[in-house]
Amino acid sequence: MAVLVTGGAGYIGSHTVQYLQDRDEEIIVVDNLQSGYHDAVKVKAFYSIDLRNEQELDRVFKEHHISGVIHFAANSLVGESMEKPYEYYHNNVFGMMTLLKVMKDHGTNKIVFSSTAATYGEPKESPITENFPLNPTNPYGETKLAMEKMMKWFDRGYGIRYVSLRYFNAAGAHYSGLIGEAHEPETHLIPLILQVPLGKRKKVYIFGDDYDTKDGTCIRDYIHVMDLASAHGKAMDYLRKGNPSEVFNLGNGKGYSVKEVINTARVITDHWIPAEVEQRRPGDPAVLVASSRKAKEILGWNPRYEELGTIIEDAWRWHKNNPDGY
Ligand SMILES: NC(=O)c1ccc[n+]([C@@H]2O[C@H](COP(=O)([O-])OP(=O)(O)OC[C@H]3O[C@@H](n4cnc5c(N)ncnc54)[C@H](O)[C@@H]3O)[C@@H](O)[C@H]2O)c1
Ligand SMILES: O=c1ccn([C@@H]2O[C@H](COP(=O)(O)OP(=O)(O)O[C@H]3O[C@H](CO)[C@H](O)[C@H](O)[C@H]3O)[C@@H](O)[C@H]2O)c(=O)[nH]1
Repeated sequence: MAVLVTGGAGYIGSHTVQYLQDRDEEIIVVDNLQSGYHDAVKVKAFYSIDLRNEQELDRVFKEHHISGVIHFAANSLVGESMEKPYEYYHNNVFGMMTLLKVMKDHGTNKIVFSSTAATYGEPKESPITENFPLNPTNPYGETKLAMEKMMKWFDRGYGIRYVSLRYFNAAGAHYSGLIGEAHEPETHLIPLILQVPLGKRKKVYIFGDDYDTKDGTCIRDYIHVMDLASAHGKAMDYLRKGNPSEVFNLGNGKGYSVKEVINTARVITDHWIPAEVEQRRPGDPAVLVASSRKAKEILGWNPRYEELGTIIEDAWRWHKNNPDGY
């Protein structure tokens, strides 16, 4: 009984594959390598196919007995989605539709899904709980919300149960320093900051310092990628026990401003990292901080790497060892 991981060669996917293999799960990876790396995973069953190709996906399900799916494959950049909404709808929404159709055809009835804080849009209060209004401010968040709704109706119609994990900002790397974040081009704050001490860029840009926050810069909730990985394991266990579909936030409940992240990175890398204020990035909400109480209570999730310093230290180990990525 195998678990299919779509997008398993990507950043969060590869860490989750490692985590699941460490607990002896049989893993199948489907990844079209548009932003992932074959070298990031060591699995026998690796299919470099596009999820939207129904015939090829169907073949994967014919060749393996797949009991559940963890679905990471998507386009996932807030800024890019503002410029390329078609690509986001096509990959994310049509990709999910194809996946659920093939799951239905093969009687696979469990899916753990990578949703996002971006489904909430610009919440009025903090921390965010799962019952907050869902009002995405960018196409990325809209497509993820559409995917959540699609799962709801496929559950109703075909009995495919789901756990939707709305994660906040994934960061950090596996403590081994052997796998980590490698996006090309990189747009995420922490790896961009670390490119300065690596000698790959001269400075970082702060996207707006006129937000209504303590120092004027955006506040985000950074969660260690290995804590995300363990949550996927817990979510799959939850579905295996026959529990009903659910939605959970995953964050560490602490918000850090862009300036605080830069300052922490300066300490960890022992490097002065020049920073320059630029204009706001379209689609960015001011503050996104999670309440993950529900995941802790219902899934029994127990995050272990909550300090921003630990998260940046682990990211730094990976980037220092692998300055050019995979
Ligand atoms: N990184 C974050 O902070 C964050 C936060 C919230 C949610 N998420 C979600 O988590 C998931 C993983 O994010 P990530 O940062 O690891 O991204 P990533 O780009 O590193 O990984 C996505 C993987 O999916 C693959 N992929 C994309 N489209 C595909 C398709 N049509 N067919 C097959 N493979 C395809 C890519 O090649 C890549 O390996 C995404 O769904 C993203 O929306 C990420
Ligand atoms: O060079 C940069 C890059 C980012 N930022 C700021 O740093 C914060 C974090 O930005 P990231 O691009 O690292 O991450 P996002 O918050 O835009 O989005 C990430 O987290 C979201 C959930 O909160 C999503 O799900 C999404 O997939 C994932 O990329 C934002 O306020 C952004 O404006 C800068 O100031 N300068």
